[in-house]
Amino acid sequence: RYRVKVAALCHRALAWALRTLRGRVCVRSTHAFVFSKCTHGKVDSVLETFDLYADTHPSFSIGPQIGEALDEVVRRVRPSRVLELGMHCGYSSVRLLRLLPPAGRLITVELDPLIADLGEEIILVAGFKHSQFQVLTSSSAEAIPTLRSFLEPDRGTSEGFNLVLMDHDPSLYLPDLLALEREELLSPSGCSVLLIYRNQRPEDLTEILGHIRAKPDCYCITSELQFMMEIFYQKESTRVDR
Ligand SMILES: C[S@@+](CC[C@H](N)C(=O)[O-])C[C@H]1O[C@@H](n2cnc3c(N)ncnc32)[C@H](O)[C@@H]1O
Repeated sequence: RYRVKVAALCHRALAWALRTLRGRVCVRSTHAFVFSKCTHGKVDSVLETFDLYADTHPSFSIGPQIGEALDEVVRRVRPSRVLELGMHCGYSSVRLLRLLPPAGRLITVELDPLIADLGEEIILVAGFKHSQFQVLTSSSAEAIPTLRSFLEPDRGTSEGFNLVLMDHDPSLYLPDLLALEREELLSPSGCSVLLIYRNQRPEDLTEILGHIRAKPDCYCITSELQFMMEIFYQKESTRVDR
């Protein structure tokens, strides 16, 4: 057992040294690795290949630890309309899509056009179809006012999103939440909003927490983990005690 522990420690130290030496996140390298090494059409293989890459290279993907916490929320909320802000190379998008019901849809927003193209290709490689997701290449601030028109195709519901994942820029979490409220894009019958922070909780979250606490009639904090906060939005008129 001692040898196994030492070997695991050495592996972690080597992985850390490689990640540090390799320096900055490179989206082309992430994409090329996942594209060439995963089994196309197999979601689990795509996610495992991302994790393998992140073992020895710097990566922006949420990774398996945050990923499992995200899975737990998706399984509990069972959302049919999901918004992701900050797609990057598609890891969290693939993770979300694989747990959506057959009629579920993901809209994912990515600022950088090259990253958006590479991320979209990975989602397709994982086996998802354009009827299940849409990539919007723009800033969150520009995308949010246009989102209603992307939801309208599921006619019959004027409901907004039931799950929003923010993993783009923590300084924009509050302005984007306010914009989503203003545009009535959060489902009045309930929407979980997930805020990702990888290291320490950023200062920027103090403001969003102030906003949430100032509106106890429609917001509550469902869970607060080391790297992710879940807040729940519900319009008072549709509120049922949970
Ligand atoms: C941390 S990465 C997202 C990682 C991704 N969720 C995953 O797990 O694979 C953040 C991404 O957000 C994008 N981004 C930054 N600011 C943005 C904005 N205002 N609107 C849309 N995307 C943004 C960046 O280009 C980057 O690709």
